Amino acid sequence: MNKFKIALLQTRVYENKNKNIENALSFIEEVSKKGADIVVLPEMFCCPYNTSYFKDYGEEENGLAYKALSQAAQNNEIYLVAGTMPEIDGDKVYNTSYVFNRKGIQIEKHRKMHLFDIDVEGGQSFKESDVLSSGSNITVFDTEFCKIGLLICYDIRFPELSRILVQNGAEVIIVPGAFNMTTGPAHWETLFKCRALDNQAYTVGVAPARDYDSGYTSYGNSIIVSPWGNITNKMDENQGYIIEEIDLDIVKKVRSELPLLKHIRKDVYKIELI
Ligand SMILES: O=C(O)CCC(=O)C(=O)O
Repeated sequence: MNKFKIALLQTRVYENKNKNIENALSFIEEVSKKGADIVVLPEMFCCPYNTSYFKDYGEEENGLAYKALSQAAQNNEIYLVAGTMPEIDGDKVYNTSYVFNRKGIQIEKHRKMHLFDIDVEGGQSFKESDVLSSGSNITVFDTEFCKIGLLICYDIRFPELSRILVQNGAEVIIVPGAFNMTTGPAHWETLFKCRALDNQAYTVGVAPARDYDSGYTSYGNSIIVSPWGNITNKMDENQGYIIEEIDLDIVKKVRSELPLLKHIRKDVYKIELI
């Protein structure tokens, strides 16, 4: 199967965790009825993006949100990249994305590797490391269509990581993210285009809807970029979804016509895992 449908759910984040879960479940049902094979939620879709909330909204693996999402994947027979949520593990909190298969079984989990500690003069400041710990696993999962790499938001800024995903077979890179009103307009689209072009892979970014009343305003603009670097679809700032076809023949065509992955001078340089 060379084609499949991916749904990007740009959900609004409310203060109420259960309301966020219910909202996600109803969108999942709707896009599944429309034929989506893989459904993606945004970063921190069930928790306001604020370090002071992460512990309270967090849960251990197999908690309340986890179970509801696993059940939704099973009921709707879809793959679910369950956005991210704060994961409690002992005294640590991670920003974690779970992946469920069509039977609702967890097939992967990615803990955000690069923590978003920034301070832009006159713009956005944030310090995830005040509360979060960073993950250390590089995440590629298998589907009946292709291998898919998984990053979380700030992870996309580190080109070596995307390249490793592709070296491990990924043809699509999925990124639940929540850029803000400083870095979103400046870098969001360009980063998804860059990583798509660098790696001749589809890149898919899924963000929460914009909410000016929240402490951290998400840029929205969920996006899909083809391996040729075209934006194949993009949202505005509002809550909603798009369903887009991913055509793996395009990955093969671009990689064969412009074979840059083959042209890497492995005899001169390489990316090494520590
Ligand atoms: O890289 C950026 O500009 C935004 C990153 C971010 O918001 C995050 O990692 O949560």
